[in-house]
Amino acid sequence: MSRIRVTDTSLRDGSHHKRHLFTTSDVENIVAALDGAGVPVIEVTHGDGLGGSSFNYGFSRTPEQELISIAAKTAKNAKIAFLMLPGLGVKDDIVTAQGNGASICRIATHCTEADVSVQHFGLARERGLETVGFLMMAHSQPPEVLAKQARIMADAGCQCVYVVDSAGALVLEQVSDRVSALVAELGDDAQVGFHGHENLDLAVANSICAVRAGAKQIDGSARRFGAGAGNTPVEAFVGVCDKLGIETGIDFFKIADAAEDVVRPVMPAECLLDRQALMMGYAGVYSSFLRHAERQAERYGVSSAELLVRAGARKLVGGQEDQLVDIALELQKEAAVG
Ligand SMILES: CC[C@H](O)CC(=O)C(=O)O
Ligand SMILES: [Mn+2]
Repeated sequence: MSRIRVTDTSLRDGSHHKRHLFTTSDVENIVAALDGAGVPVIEVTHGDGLGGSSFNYGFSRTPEQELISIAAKTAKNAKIAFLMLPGLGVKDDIVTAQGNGASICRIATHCTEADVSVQHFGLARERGLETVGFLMMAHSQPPEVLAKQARIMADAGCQCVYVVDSAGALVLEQVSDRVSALVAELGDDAQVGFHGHENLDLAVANSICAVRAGAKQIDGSARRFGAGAGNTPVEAFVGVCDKLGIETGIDFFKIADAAEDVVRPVMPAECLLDRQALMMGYAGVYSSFLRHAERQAERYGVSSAELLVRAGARKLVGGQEDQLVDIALELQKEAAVG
């Protein structure tokens, strides 16, 4: 089996858990440690991607372009990636991120909306950036639908399309089936990747299923530092890959030290598989809704677990965080009626 490439997303997906409060020294320390362990790609952006810093999603403590610039200056070998959701960020943001030293452009769309990424992939390739596409909330669509959406991204210039388990809702074969469908559709036109969340405690196992189904790129976060119950823990994933003879190029002992000694102190708390996170995996809710749901539950005096289950029933997609207020009001009204 050829080497797979791991992208660490602590400094992007972890931004949700940290409520977008990264400082320049957090980024400097984490990038140096991950780079030293041999992590080949490090993603740095506001949790919701370029342009995400806002009233709706939460303001960044430090402008993300400044964080990208620090990351690029710190990394000796790792490439720096950024994420963008079309509509939140705009094409100029891509150009600025490249100017600040990022070399991989990752464009994320809901998994039925790949067509909104076409112009961004075009621009990124024109400018010599490497490209990655994110089909988010991939549990919500069957393999054949995802494969067609992946084709749209690949035709637009995307070099690796990810099955993104935003809700941590996919279970083993459901990952293999989706990855296999994309591999069959894309052939040599583009690679396939997998981005997991821990909400059903399956992110490492799911990532191995993805590799066995032909995925060449895998996302994770040291110490699970990500939204919901967190992402695939890179250190555990690397250890499992070592045991299975899957080459990652990452030093297991160095990444274990980086996760414990450098990443953990930056985290506000461990990413927990508590009742709320579990509800997200079970009900299929976007992991980054967790902190928003907690805030609205507290504000309106309702149960955040119940709020999340209803968000799943409504099939909310990324960007619809404001509907959590609507659901909280609905729960409050029901409680008042008795
Ligand atoms: C808001 C973007 C989102 O956090 C991307 C991602 O990591 C996912 O969908 O899991
Ligand atoms: Mn994620």
